[in-house]
Amino acid sequence: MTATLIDGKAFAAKIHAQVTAHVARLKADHGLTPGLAVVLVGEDPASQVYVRNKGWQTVEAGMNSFEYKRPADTPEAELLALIERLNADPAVHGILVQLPLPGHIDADLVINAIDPAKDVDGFHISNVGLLATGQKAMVPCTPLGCLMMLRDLHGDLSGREAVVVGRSNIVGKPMAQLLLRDSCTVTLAHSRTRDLAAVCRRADILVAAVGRPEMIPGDWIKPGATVIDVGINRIDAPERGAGKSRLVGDVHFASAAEVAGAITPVPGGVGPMTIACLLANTLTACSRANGLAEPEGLTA
Ligand SMILES: NC(=O)C1=CN([C@@H]2O[C@H](COP(=O)(O)OP(=O)(O)OC[C@H]3O[C@@H](n4cnc5c(N)ncnc54)[C@H](OP(=O)(O)O)[C@@H]3O)[C@@H](O)[C@H]2O)C=CC1
Ligand SMILES: Nc1nc(=O)c2c([nH]1)NC[C@@H]1CN(c3ccc(C(=O)N[C@@H](CCC(=O)O)C(=O)O)cc3)C=[N+]21
Repeated sequence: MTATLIDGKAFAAKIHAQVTAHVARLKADHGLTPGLAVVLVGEDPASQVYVRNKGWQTVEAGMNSFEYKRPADTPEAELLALIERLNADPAVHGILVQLPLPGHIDADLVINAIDPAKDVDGFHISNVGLLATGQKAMVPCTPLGCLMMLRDLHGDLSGREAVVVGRSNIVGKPMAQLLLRDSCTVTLAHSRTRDLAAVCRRADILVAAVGRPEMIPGDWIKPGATVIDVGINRIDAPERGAGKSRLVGDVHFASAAEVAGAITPVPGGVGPMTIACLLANTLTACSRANGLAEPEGLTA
């Protein structure tokens, strides 16, 4: 391997420490405790893991964590009523509704019912619009974490060729917006992109957010490029024993690490940064809600 490993886990631990220190100051100086409400509808096992991780890390940072687990057949109206209650609750500064939601629930309706000031995921149309027009917004956690790692590695990103593979509302599109705001030349690729290999080979910065295990091989990568692998894919790992599985990204790590200049691993890359940014966004929301200075270096 020749690429530098971008240690998302260590970076996330640094952010976690900054958030923890700021939360302690909020408590001491203003008697405030930031609160994050996480809403999980259904039994999706992967989501349950994220919710658990978020929960204990929130508490460890000194914040309040409120969890709302509802059965998969919860009516949409009941979920909307819960959101209304959380919007009105002054102890709740951040609201995250775990996606995907069961099919009978209109996810857009639910997300847009969240008070934009409490929308720590940055998925509300109002935050999406603010980001797209270069105004102060709540920035989605996963792209924010990716941007922080890129800025830390490179400093100024202006003029770089950035290719984002995947155009979802939660990762690809906001990632492209952030890179554009930092003056990269941005290409947003997707399943209809022609000759994806050639498009990827142009990238100084390649962000993969597709959801297809190890889809991007080393020979799609420009020598020396920075590769950010957002994908979280669980695949069978019979070599670890019967019925075992392991996590891989959207990039074929071994071959990519021979070509890239720097690369994030899976696990231990973007995932931990996502949770760290969620805590940072909750702290930012609490500070803004109380007219206090925002934490420095933790917003985009
Ligand atoms: N680390 C983290 O914190 C997070 C990780 N993830 C992971 O990131 C991955 C992507 O998630 P998400 O954005 O929600 O996924 P979506 O399924 O919403 O979007 C996937 C995107 O990939 C594109 N795509 C699919 N197949 C191909 C292909 N063969 N070639 C090119 N593009 C393709 C789709 O294109 P089209 O639009 O044309 O269909 C779509 O835009 C998943 O593995 C997910 O688990 C997600 C969120 C956070
Ligand atoms: N409203 C909403 N917001 C989200 O941000 C959101 C969501 N819904 N639905 C699902 C995706 C996925 N996601 C991850 C968060 C952390 C890890 C993470 O911590 N990963 C670790 C450990 C993974 C493990 O070992 O299981 C790692 O990559 O090292 C992964 C994935 C957030 N998402």
